[in-house]
Amino acid sequence: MITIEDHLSQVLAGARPLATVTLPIAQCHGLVLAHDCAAKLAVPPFTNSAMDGFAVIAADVAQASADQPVRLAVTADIPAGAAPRERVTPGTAQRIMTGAMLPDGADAVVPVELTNIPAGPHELPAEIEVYEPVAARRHVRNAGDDVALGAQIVAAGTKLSAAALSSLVSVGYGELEVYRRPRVAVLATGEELAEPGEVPAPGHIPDSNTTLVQGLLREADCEIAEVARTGDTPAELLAALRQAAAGADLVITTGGVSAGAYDVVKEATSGAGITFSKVAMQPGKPQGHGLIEAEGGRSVPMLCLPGNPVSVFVSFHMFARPVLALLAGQPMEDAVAIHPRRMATTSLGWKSPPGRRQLAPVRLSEAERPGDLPTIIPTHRLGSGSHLVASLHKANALAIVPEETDDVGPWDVLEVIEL
Ligand SMILES: Nc1nc2c(c(=O)[nH]1)N[C@H]1C(S)=C(S)[C@@H](COP(=O)(O)OP(=O)(O)OC[C@H]3O[C@@H](n4cnc5c(N)ncnc54)[C@H](O)[C@@H]3O)O[C@H]1N2
Ligand code: MOO
Repeated sequence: MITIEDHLSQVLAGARPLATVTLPIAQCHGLVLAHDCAAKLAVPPFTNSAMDGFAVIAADVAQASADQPVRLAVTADIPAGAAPRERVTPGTAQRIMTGAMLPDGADAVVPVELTNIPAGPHELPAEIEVYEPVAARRHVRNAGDDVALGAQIVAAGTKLSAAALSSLVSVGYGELEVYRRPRVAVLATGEELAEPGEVPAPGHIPDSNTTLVQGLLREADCEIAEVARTGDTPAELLAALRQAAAGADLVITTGGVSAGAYDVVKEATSGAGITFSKVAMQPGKPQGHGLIEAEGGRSVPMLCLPGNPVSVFVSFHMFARPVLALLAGQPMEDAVAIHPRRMATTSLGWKSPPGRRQLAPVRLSEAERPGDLPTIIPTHRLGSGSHLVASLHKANALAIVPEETDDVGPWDVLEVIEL
């Protein structure tokens, strides 16, 4: 048996970032930025008001009170989007809306609520009464407060979140060079597989793996190139794999990789570029990986995951996610640490197979007392059994039980991988 780390490094050795493309920024969510982005605009781009009210000279209203309001003549109106045309001079104010450019001469904004003018739509008043002083720069948002022109905003290799994209729009970007979204083909093998919703014939079970893998791929911001179920002969399966690979950047198979008399994936691909190993993990022991020759001659990375659904889930997170991150343009150090890890305390005990590192699907619940570790609750009383698919949806983490531990006790402290 080989370690999880050895298998992962072999799997990653065959993966290269995909080509880059330039896309409108609205299409870049979940993609990885190909170049550093510096601010082409400052944020805010100009000094503006943080409140609906009146742009004033703070010194003019320093003595203002409800009993002795300060009267100012209103000389202009500045809605958002307008450029002010005149200066604010002593004894005057200009009506200003939130986000509108502060006129020269003004150094503060009096919110409308601190004047005799009711809030809401009104004719421009000729004069206002101000009831409270405002300090200089109060309710003023200065140009460049957030970032200055030329500041580095988002680094190459960053996976673009909604917030990262909005930051980039705010500093002047309308399109970005990003790595192409990985396209993945999914093939499930097994004569026993029934379509979702179909009443299974005796000995058949619903094919939950293709739905699982498609969903996990979507969660990883990938495109689904093709999904197929096949219970064919090795020759037919190999042809189907080569065809699927032609439209994909990665092929993922489930099932048919173990020691059975009908383990068709192993049989079909062992001599066709795919290596099969026993990895010292549970679930997910039998694994295959390599480059498959697609129709047309291209070599396409392939991962052959075991058929048991919990093994698929765990193997996807441990191996497919890092490969997809690399294909999608993320740096190696981010790809191998794609899921955050932390320590947590078990709430009850369970068994683990000796000699294999167990990755048990668990639910983490946050500690009630600040500073305490979160609590680990197994998603099923049978622990990490690789067939326990119906309780898999409760898992938000994988608890790591070391190879040398065969008995996890209550109150043990384990490292967990957050999903
Ligand atoms: N003699 C041995 N037998 C097994 C070994 C071994 O070392 N020696 N390893 C076991 C381990 S560990 C695993 S994991 C499985 C892996 O088996 P395969 O990858 O060959 O998968 P299958 O035999 O095709 O299926 C296993 C299991 O999963 C169910 N399955 C398959 N596909 C789907 C699907 N699309 N949706 C839902 N469920 C699926 C299938 O019905 C089987 O129950 O091998 C052990 N055996
Ligand atoms: O390793 Mo298998 O995945 O235990 O079920």
